[in-house]
Parts: sequence; C-alpha cells; structure tokens
Amino acid sequence: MEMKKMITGINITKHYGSGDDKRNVLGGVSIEIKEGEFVSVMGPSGSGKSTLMFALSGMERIDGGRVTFDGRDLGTLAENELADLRRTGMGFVFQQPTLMKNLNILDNIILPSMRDNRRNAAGITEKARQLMQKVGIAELAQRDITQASGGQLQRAGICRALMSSPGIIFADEPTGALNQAAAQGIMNLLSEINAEGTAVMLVTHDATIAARTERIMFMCDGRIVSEMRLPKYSGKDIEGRVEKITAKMREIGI
Ligand SMILES: Nc1ncnc2c1ncn2[C@@H]1O[C@H](COP(=O)(O)OP(=O)(O)OP(=O)(O)O)[C@@H](O)[C@H]1O
Repeated sequence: MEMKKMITGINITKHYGSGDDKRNVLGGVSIEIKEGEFVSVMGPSGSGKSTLMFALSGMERIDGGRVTFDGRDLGTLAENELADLRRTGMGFVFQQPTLMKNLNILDNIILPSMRDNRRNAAGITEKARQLMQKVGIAELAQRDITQASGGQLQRAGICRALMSSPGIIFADEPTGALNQAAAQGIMNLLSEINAEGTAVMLVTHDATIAARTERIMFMCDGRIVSEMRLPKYSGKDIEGRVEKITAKMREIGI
C-alpha cells in the first residue's frame, strides 16, 4: 500500500540573527515523511537537526521554501491555526518533559487536553489512564513528579504527547537524559507506538538509538547530506545496524 505523504518540506531555509551575527542554519532542506514512518535525524552539534524539527512542526517560521502537513501549507496559517494543528495532529517529546511541580503525574498528562475540552473530563481521564497502563506507569497516577525516575517522567511525557492521538510524534533527544536501560525502554515504547501507526521522527546523537529506526537522515551544516534505510527492527542484531550507521558517518565525514 502506498503511504500518504504527511509532511513535506521543500527547499527550507532558515537563519537566526542578523548582520555580523547572522547564522544560516538550514540551507535548503527537502524532506518527506510519510504516514507511519519511523525516522531519525543525526548529525554534529549545531548542524540544524532541532531547527529542522521545529520548522517541520511549525514551531519556527521558515525564511524560504515550504512545509506542508497533510496538504496544508504551514506558511499560510496564522499562529492560532498553527497551534491548533500542533495540538491536534502532532505530539512532542523532548529530552526532559516539562511537567508542573505542583500537579501529580496524571494531572500533568491531562492538563493540555483539559484546557481544550473540559466538558470531556471523564473521557480524557480514562484515556490518560489507558495510556499510563500501556507505558507501564499506571500506579504512578497520584505521585508527585519529584517521586518518579527520569524514565518514568519521560513515559509520562509520552502519554501527554499521545493524548490527542497525533499522526506524528516529534522527539528531540528523547533518551538524552536517561541511562542505557531506561533509554532502551523508551525506544521500545516509541517502536510500539510506531507499530500501531503513529509516525515518529526523532533527533539523536546516539547511533544505538538511530539504529532502532527505519530511515536515518544525516545532517551537516544545515543540509541533509545523506540518507539510509534499514529494515524494520526485529529485536536482533542491533550491533550490525549500529555498524552500518557509523560506517556511513565515517564515509560522509560527520
Ligand atoms: N533561537 C535561536 N537563536 C539563535 N540561534 C539559534 C537558535 N536556535 C538555534 N540556533 C543556532 O542554530 C544552529 C543550529 O541549532 P540546532 O539546535 O538546530 O542544531 P542541532 O543540530 O540540533 O544541535 P544539537 O545537536 O547541539 O542540539 C546552532 O548554531 C545554534 O546555536
């Protein structure tokens, strides 16, 4: 079955600053992410990975080129329309989830959805409980966020990102603050979410993390300089996949 194009970026350019401070961060990036894909972006620090993610999700306006999400040109949308699109169509996971200290874990997960649709409080709470069950933190619902581990908080962040049943999860270094075991747990979870049909785009420095995905884009100096595909990960031979990625990085000199 031909998958739908979900996000298309054509010749995206973006700079920060001006005058002597001007920094060209994206120098003409074209990229397509299809429904249900599992992709990662690798590249040196400062190569523009996060900026690309922000451009594709409409968190940052671009200078040139075009980004479309499900056929809608993000450049034509007003800020509130962009915010609606992000809230309903996209989920975001960062290195550390931004959770509120004065709310328990369940309330943190449901907060954005409650803001949108307070009348459906019961349905929202039920969905959050199901997601917490799925990611293995059901028993932490009433806990303070100071009483949970980094891996557990990241799971809560993922629940929050999934509340709107988004078409895509954008994850910027989702395992960057976790130990190996917790990181692998989060990758297992993201793989599971992807297998259920949600596209996942992640930014990572770590080849063992990228090796779990099926398409890896390599960035350097604001451009995608290479791309590689791997078969769906079956749980076997992660070393072979990592070696393919590191060999490619050596080949392109990043
Ligand atoms: N809001 C901003 N204002 C000014 N410069 C910025 C801003 N955001 C990013 N930059 C600069 O743009 C360049 C690319 O940043 P970006 O975060 O996209 O890179 P990255 O590849 O994700 O890096 P890292 O792996 O270190 O997170 C960097 O030189 C950074 O300093």
